[in-house]
Amino acid sequence: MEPLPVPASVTAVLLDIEGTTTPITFVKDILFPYIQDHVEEYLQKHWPEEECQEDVRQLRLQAEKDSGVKGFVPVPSSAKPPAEIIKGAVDNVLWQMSLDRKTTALKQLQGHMWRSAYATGKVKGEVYDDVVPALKKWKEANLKLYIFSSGSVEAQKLLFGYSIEGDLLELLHGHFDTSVGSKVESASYRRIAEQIGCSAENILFLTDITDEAEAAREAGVHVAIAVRPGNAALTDEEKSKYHLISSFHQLRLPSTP
Ligand SMILES: CSCCC(=O)C(=O)COP(=O)(O)O
Ligand SMILES: [Mg+2]
Repeated sequence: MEPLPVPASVTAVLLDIEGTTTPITFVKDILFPYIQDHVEEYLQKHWPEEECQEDVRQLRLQAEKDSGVKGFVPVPSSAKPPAEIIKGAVDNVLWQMSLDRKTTALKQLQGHMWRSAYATGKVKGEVYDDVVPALKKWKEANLKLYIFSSGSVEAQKLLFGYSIEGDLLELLHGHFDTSVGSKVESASYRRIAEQIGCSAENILFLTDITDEAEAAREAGVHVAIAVRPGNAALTDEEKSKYHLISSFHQLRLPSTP
């Protein structure tokens, strides 16, 4: 693929994770099965803790909003015995994950669960080979680097803090998750620009998902689509509509020869 000039107005790069910095297989084959295999044990072990209670409260609130969704699984009321609530919460998590839902409630719980997987070295965050050299180069060129993922901010920090390339958090200026809004709504990108303290046109967003790119573009953000092995195929129309990159090395900073 061709080199892609970064517009001179860009001062911040906003990065998606799954399919952009990180193989989809890492999320689907390592992170998600960890949740499916451990969620029941986790809820039983952490049940008395306030954080766990809050996670279950949020799952229950989300389940109430989902009551019209086909196949939805309720989370029993807090008046029910813990074993019954835990069973409902586990079933709800597995149901949401079967649909790859990106609800804040699910993502918060997942982030809390991955803590021990990363801290004990069972899991290390994967990043593509080109990611770290490119982030270092962009940072040296005074670009500010941010993450915007459906994964919770805590999950993002774990992935980059315990990565196969070591602790990468120093390269990043900040993190955004769905508490700023959905990745497919343009208002989220306007809020991000506001929180960074810049205009939308100062941001370049890299993602593998065209609906996310479209939302960002509508907000006035520059976008490019990451084409990585295993990502969903793009239609011919999408290929012609967006800038495509298969490696971060293709991005050319204004002063780079
Ligand atoms: C950041 S941790 C795991 C990723 C995750 O849970 C997820 O849903 C990925 O979403 P993304 O928005 O980064 O594609
Ligand atoms: Mg993605």
